[in-house]
Amino acid sequence: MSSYISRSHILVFVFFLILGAVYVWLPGCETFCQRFGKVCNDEPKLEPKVAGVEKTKCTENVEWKKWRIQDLQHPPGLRYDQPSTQKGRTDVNSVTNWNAPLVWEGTFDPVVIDAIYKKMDPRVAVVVFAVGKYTRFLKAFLESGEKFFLVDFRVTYYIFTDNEKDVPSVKMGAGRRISVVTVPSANRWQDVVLGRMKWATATIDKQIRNETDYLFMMDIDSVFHNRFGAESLSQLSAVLHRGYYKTGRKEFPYERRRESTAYIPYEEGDYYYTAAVWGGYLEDMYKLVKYCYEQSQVDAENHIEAVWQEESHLNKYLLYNKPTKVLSPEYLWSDYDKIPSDIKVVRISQLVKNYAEVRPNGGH
Ligand SMILES: CC(=O)N[C@H]1[C@@H](OP(=O)(O)OP(=O)(O)OC[C@H]2O[C@@H](n3ccc(=O)[nH]c3=O)[C@H](O)[C@@H]2O)O[C@H](CO)[C@H](O)[C@@H]1O
Ligand SMILES: [Mn+2]
Repeated sequence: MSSYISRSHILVFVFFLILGAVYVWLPGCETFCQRFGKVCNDEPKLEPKVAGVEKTKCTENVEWKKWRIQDLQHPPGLRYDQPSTQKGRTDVNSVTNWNAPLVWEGTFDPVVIDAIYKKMDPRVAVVVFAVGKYTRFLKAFLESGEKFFLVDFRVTYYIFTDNEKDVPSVKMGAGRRISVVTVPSANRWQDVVLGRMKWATATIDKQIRNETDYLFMMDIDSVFHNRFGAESLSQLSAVLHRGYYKTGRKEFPYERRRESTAYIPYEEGDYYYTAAVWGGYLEDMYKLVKYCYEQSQVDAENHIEAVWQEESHLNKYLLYNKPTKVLSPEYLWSDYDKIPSDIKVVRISQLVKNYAEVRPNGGH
């Protein structure tokens, strides 16, 4: 009798043990940790040197408990103009054909949108690279960012550089900081722009995942001139390239060689997006950044480089995985170009630069 009871006890115990193990481990480390209010750091395959940061395995992340990323709430008593069903921008289209907002000045109320997103109080990461001579662009980018980029939000600028000592000290607003990540120098500018995908993937795995809710990838050779606010936030937000927002799809500078994984046929295409500003939820951005890295690796094995490097892979992804917000070229204009009447506000603009002088291997 006693041996019968103990055997069945053992069997029941083993059964629950296996059930428990399957429940915990099958959905993967991330699901497990999130279920218990933690986030996890998978072992990164690539190892950038992260300045002054200790490697953490599994850390408490109370932020996930505090707010839900998709909430659209604002506090009662907020005063703002009544939204109209009749009036709005008529000179431009402000919705895509998959019903996502196309954001222009005049299509949102900053008071309302700030109140909604402030309630969530998200952490925002900005990943920028300043390799070689590009460190010269850091000061103006950071100083103008402090005036115009998601003011009053929690922002960390992750500066990837091969030259830490040229990172300027810029006064940061409350809740805002700089984190420097050391990456190797490169001999070709193409390797820097594509390398961004590799080092960003590794550093999200190693560090950034624990520290942010939204992530933006940006070029450093730019200056903010006006509000770039919470209206830019969504699951995946992409910016229309200023050079192609009025052209036919056949003119988009997509990759047209079938041998590249970024190939898009002439009959397909929605918009041409810039790779100089893109953002979204951390995990959605991680997926996309990693996709660009992996696709460029496949291309490299086949001895081909996409015509506009990661921008070509980004455009391929966004054609078949639609962004949840499309931002007008207000969100990246260029000092090279005149400002047309439909661009009411230039929020950030690329600087005129001497390509031959600033790039390690010169020219375009
Ligand atoms: C407006 C626009 O569409 N920009 C894209 C265009 O940029 P650009 O022609 O503006 O390229 P770029 O010279 O600004 O390079 C892109 C970025 O890479 C970094 N960098 C580059 C070279 C270097 O030696 N050191 C360094 O740090 C830096 O952050 C720079 O802003 O084409 C590139 C690929 O060809 C990228 O797709 C850019 O996003
Ligand atoms: Mn640039």
